[in-house]
Amino acid sequence: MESILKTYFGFSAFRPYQKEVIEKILDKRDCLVVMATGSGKSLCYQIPPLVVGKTGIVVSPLISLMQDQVMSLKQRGIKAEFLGSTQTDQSVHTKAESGQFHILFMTPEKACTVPKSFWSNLLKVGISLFAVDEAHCISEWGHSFRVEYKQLDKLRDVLPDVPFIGLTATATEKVRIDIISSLKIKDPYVAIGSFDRKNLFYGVKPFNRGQSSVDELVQDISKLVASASSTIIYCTTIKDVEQIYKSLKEAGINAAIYHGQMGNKARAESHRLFITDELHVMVATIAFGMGIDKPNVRQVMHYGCPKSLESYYQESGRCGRDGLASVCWLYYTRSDFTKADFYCAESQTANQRKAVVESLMAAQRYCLLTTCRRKFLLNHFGENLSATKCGNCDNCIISKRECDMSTEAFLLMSCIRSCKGRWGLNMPIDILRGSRSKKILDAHFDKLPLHGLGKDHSPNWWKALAYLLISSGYLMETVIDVYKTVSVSQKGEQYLSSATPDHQPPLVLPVTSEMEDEEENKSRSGEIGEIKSLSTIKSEGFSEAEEQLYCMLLEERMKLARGFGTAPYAICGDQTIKKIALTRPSTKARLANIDGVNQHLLMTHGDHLLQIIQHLSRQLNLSLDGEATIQTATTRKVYPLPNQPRKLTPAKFEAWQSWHEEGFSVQKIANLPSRPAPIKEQTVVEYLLEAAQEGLAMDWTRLCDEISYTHIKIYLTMLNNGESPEVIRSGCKASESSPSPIDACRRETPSEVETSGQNLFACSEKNEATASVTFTENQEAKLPLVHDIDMLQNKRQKVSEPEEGGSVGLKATESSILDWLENSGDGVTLSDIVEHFTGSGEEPIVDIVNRLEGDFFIYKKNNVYKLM
Ligand SMILES: Nc1ncnc2c1ncn2[C@@H]1O[C@H](COP(=O)(O)OP(=O)(O)OP(=O)(O)O)[C@@H](O)[C@H]1O
Repeated sequence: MESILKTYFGFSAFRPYQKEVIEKILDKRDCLVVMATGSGKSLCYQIPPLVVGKTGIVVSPLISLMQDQVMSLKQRGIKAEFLGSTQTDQSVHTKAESGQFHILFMTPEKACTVPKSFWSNLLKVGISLFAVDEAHCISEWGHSFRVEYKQLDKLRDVLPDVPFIGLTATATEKVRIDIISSLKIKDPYVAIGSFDRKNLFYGVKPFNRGQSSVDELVQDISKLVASASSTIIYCTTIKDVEQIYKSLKEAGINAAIYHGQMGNKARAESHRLFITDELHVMVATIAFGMGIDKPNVRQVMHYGCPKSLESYYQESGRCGRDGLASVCWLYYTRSDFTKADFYCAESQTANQRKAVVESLMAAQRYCLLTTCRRKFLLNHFGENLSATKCGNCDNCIISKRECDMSTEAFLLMSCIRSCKGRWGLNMPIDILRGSRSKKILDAHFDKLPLHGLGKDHSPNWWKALAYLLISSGYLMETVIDVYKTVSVSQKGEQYLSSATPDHQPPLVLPVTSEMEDEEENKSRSGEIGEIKSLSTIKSEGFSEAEEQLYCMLLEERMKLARGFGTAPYAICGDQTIKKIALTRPSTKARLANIDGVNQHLLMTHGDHLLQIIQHLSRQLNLSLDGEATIQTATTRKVYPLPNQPRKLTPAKFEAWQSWHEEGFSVQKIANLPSRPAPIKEQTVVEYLLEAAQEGLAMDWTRLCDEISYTHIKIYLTMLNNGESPEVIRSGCKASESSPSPIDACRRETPSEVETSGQNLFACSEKNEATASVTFTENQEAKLPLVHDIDMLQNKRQKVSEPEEGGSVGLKATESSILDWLENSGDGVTLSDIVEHFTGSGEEPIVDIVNRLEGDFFIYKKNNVYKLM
C-alpha cells in the first residue's frame, strides 16, 4: 500500500484513517468514511483498485467533479474514466465493462440505469469496491439531498460481495445513520475523522448590500489577485453574482463567473479557466464546485450567509485543501436570516422544513457569534475543541470590548416575556422602538409600559443584543414549522426576578461589530485588513531568491500544464513546488524523495524539471541540493500562539510547537536540520510531556500512536498479570551471565535497534560484549516494542545463518539490495546497507540506492529505505 501511495501519488505517509479504511476495503468490509473536506478521503477508494488490480466504481454527483478527478488520476498514470450523459467516447462503456479501468466514475443516474449485463460482465473480471462519494446527498437530512441517490440501494443486491463505501465530509449523526440504511451498508467500519481544518482562518463581517460594501470587497479581492492566489466568492443569488462580477470587471479584475442559468458550455469554460489558473477569481453561486478538487484555493468568501453550517463548512472547506494557510470570510446582512421560506421552497414534508429552518438558524448563530468560531463549528459537528480559543479566527484575534448591557437586556427580556413566547424577535423590538403598526395596535402592545422605551437603538442593534442573550442562555428560540419564536429561558427568568425597572444586576456582554458600528461609527475593517494580509502569507521562510525561484517554477508548471491540456495542480501541488524551490534537487533520486513527486511525474517531466531547476538556480545564484530548513508544514498558523508558559524553556516550548502546531513527528523534531546535533527522541517526548504538564494542549492519541501503542500495551499487560515492569531491568542484569533473547539480539545487532526509530533500549557501542539497558535520568527501565522484539529475533536468526561469500563480504548490486530489502519488512537505513554489504564501499552503495530510488524501485521514508 505504501509503495502504491508513493508510486502513484508521490506521498510517503498515509494521513489519519486512510490506511485503516483501505485495509478494511481490501478485507471486503463495507465502510462509512466521514472526514473533513480535503482530508484525503478520495485516496481511500483510489488505492484498493490499484492494489488488487480490479476496477473500483465511484458514484459522484457532478460531471465536472468526475472530469477533474479523471484528469488528475490520468496525470498520475492511473487508468480512470467516467460514464455519464456527457461522455462522448462510445468505447468507454465497453472498456469499462471488461475491467480496463482502475477507477470508473459514474453519475448516480448512470449507475442505476446501465443494463444488468454491464454489472455481470464487470463482476466476471472483478470489482474491488463500490464507493458513493458525497454520500450525504442520499439523506433528506443532508444539505444537498439528491433524489437519484436514493435509487442506489438497488445495486446492493446486484453487487452482493462488493464492499460498499459511503464517503462524506459533512454528516451529523442523523445523516450518518441515514446513509448506512439508505445504501444498505452492512456492519460498516466507520471512520470519523476530525473536522478541524487547522490551516483555515475563519472570519465574519457584517455588511450592507450598498455600493460602498461592494467597493470594499473589490478592494480586498484586488489585493489577493495581486498575489496570484485563487479565490472563490460565493453569492447566494445570481443577481449578486452578476453585481460582484461587474464591479470586479470595472476595477480591472478578470474573474470567472458561474451560476445555474448559464449554459453548460459557458459553465464548463468558466470552470476550466479557474482550475487551470488562467483566472484567479471565481464569482459563483453554490452551483459551482461541489467537491471541487483544486487544492490551491487560498480564499473562499461568502457574500451572504449560507443556508446551513453544513454547506458553509463544505463550501469554505474548498480552500486550503493542500494544507497551506488559507482564509474563509463570510459577509452577512441581517436580511439573509429571513430566507427560510425561500430555502423551504423545495421541502415537501414538515420534517424537511424544520430541518431547513434549524439549519439556517445555526448559520445565523455562527455569524453573530462573539466567541471562537472554530470551536462553534466543530461543536456543531459533535467535536469538542478543548481550548477556548483556537487563535485562528477573527473572534480569537480581535479582542472584544465588553460592556454592561443590563438595562437594555432587562427591557428586551421583559418585553419578550410580555409577548408570551408567541412571536419572533421583530415584534418585541418593534414594541420597544414604539411602533404603532396594525399588528401592535391589534394586540394592544402599544399599552405596554415598555412601548417606546428602546428608541435609542436601531432594530439591528436590538437583534444583536437578542442573539447575545440567546447564545448566553437568557433567551431561547424555538422553531414551529418555518416560524421562529423567542421566549425567556429559565436563566433569563432568574435574572428578571432579581431585577427591577430601577435596578438590574450587572450583565456584561461583548460589544458586537454591529453594535460598535452603530455606537461609535467605528469600523473594524482596518484590523480585519491586517488579519487578512497576515493570513495570506504565501511563502513564509523563503529567501528573496527562493521566492523568485518558486514563482518561476509555478510559471514553468503552468507552461507544462498548458502543453498537456491539464491543470497545473494535476502536474503537482503548490506544496511540492515549494519543497522543490527550497531543496533544488539535482538528481532524479532527490527529486523522487520530495513529497508529492510520483512516478508518472518523474518519468514524464523529471528530466525537464531537473534541467529547469538547475538553470533557474544558476540564474538566481542558488546552490543545488539544499536542505528544507523552513517549515512548509501543513498546519502552520499565521497567528501568534498563546504565550509560552513560564516554566518551559524555549527549547521545550519550541518542541511542543513543532509537534502540536506544525504536526512534525518526534523523530523529525529530534533531527531538525537547524539543530547543531540531533537530540534523542526520548528527550523530545519528555519535552512534550512537560509541556502537557504545563497545561499546553496535547493530542494524546497521536502521541501514543507515535511513541507506540504497543509499548503502552505491554506495560499495561504486565501490570495486569501482576508482573512488575522492573523484571525487564532485572532480566537485563541477569543477561550478563545468561543473555535473554532480547539482550542477545541487542548484542548481536546493535545498530538495528536504532532503526526502529524508538530508541527504546539504546545500545551500547557496536561489538561491546555486555549490552546494558539505557535508563532515563531517573533510572526507569524502558520497555521494548512487540514488533521490535519480533524484528530483532528474526534478524538474529538471519545473523546466525552463514552469509554468502563468507569473509569476503557481500557485494552490493541492484538486485542484491532489492532481494535483501524484500526480507526486511520495516526497511533499512543507509548505514544498515553499508554494514550489510561489506564487500562494497559506501560510495557505490549510495550510487545504487540513488538509482533505485530514482527509478521508483525503492522509496525513502524517515531515512529508512523500503521496497516499492
Ligand atoms: N497521504 C497523503 N499525503 C499527502 N497529501 C495527501 C494525502 N492524501 C491526500 N492528500 C492530498 O490532500 C488533498 C485532498 O485530498 P482529497 O481530494 O482526497 O480530499 P477529500 O477528503 O476527498 O475532500 P472532499 O471532501 O473535498 O472531496 C489532495 O490534494 C490530495 O492529493
